[in-house]
Amino acid sequence: MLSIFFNKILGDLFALLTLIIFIYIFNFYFKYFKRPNPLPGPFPLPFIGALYTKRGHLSDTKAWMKWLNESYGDLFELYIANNRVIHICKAEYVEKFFIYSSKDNKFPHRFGHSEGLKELGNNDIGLLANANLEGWKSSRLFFNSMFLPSHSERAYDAANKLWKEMESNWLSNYNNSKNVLEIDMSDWIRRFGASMIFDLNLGIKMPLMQDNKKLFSMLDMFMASFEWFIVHPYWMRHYVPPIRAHTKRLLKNRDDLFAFILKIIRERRKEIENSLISKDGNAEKMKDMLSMMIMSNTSHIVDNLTDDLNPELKRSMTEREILGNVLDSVFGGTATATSMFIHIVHMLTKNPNVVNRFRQELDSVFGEDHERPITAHDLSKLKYCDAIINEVVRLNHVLKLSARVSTEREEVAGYTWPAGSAFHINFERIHLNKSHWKDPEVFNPDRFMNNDNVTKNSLIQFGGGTRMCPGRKYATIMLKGMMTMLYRKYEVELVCEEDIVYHRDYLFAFYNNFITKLSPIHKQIS
Ligand code: HEM
Repeated sequence: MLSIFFNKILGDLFALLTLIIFIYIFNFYFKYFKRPNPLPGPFPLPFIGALYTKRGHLSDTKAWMKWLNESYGDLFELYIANNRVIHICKAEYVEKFFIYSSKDNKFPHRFGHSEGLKELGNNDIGLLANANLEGWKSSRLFFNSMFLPSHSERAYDAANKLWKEMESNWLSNYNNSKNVLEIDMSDWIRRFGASMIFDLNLGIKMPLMQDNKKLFSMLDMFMASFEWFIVHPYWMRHYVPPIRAHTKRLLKNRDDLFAFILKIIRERRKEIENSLISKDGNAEKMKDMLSMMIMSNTSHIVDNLTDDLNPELKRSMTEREILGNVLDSVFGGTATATSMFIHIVHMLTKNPNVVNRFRQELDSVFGEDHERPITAHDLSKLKYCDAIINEVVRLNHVLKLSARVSTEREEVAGYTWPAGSAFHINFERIHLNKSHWKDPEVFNPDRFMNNDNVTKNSLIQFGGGTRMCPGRKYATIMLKGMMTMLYRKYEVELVCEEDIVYHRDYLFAFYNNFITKLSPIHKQIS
């Protein structure tokens, strides 16, 4: 009797589940066949979209993108799980996304309101994923005012000091008899980048020897969380067993990372308040972004202390807003610049002629002096260095694309798109597009020595429009500074190409275990 009852319940549940799946699939294809502006692109399946086409290119997202671009053209649609995105692979189609006035730009969102990012906790704070446009705007003004060229002096100073500190750490392992230093460049440069951003943005001197593995792993995991929370719908994240377990791990990591940042914010707030009570004048000296944000939150001191601040920013920022901005400056600032640098070193190890020419340029600026601190004036003379960076960005940008979502009807690439349409500006495919570049696969920095031939928006290093990278000035100082300080003094060789670990996902590419051999060019190091 009982078993008949259970069988009936099971049967009913099965029927209900089948009905739900049927409705889901029907709804999916109903929307698919009614979508505006059908474009070429792989036919999507419910739940996974067109991700099945990655099958043949599982570990090679670059090859997958190439295949999609060659099969479906410079404007194609791709379903990532159930979400339709339009891939833009041609410079001429980019214009509308890169409008700099907030009033005229109809693509102010990067991901828009996303249930997944809301759960991840960064859909309404900071810059990167903030869909609250009012909040984003005031955070953005803050970033812009802190990254003005007038703040660059501090960046040069930090870069020079940190490089010296890093070198002296290297030298403690220097093998004088062999005249060679062997280091994991990916690890050191990441420490260097993180220390620089912590110093400039948070006013924290982070010793290079400090073990930051936990912090780096939290940041890497948080980055991976973006894709996870956007791609997997709520029910999948929380009810499908192996997916649920990973979601839990990512949420725990988010909590740990947020707690780490909140501790920094609260300690600084205490420091500022104590300094104001004791009137020791230390608060006046705190010009880093974190202190400025906290001071903006402490309204009675704003007027006295924050001369550098745009008057529009003199309003209280909540602790969550500060958390979002700290997160994005650390997150946006460390992995990008340091990974980009390793991409550059990698390319240069394969192109000794380019290195020789770069060295001639360095000699023309620094002569015999391979130690003196770098200045803005020095770096402004390094045109070939700029050309190398551009060419590496073109062939191997650390960020593969940038997302945009529209808020109004707008025309793009000859089609009118309704509000809420999602686009991915595919940097990688634009950078390799034959209609913009002669021999696009060939590494040739010379193509940038005469910029007249470069099609507008065919090289996108820092994005564009209202969402353009606010840290580009710091990034350029970091990249050119690190290149100069390394190559004016050392020969750089790879120890073993096969040992390098290259990670590449839909959005981002970086290296680990990038072991290099450095030997001084001019004389033995003492
Ligand atoms: C070589 C180094 C860097 C590269 C290649 C890079 C590249 C980019 C790109 C392509 C974007 C997207 C722009 C768009 O969608 O139009 C972006 C956004 C952003 N970057 Fe950078 N970046 C670098 C360094 C930095 C640094 C040093 C910081 C901060 C200190 C930073 C903070 C950010 C933030 C917060 C955003 C989001 C802006 C928004 O949505 O309003 N980046 N970056």
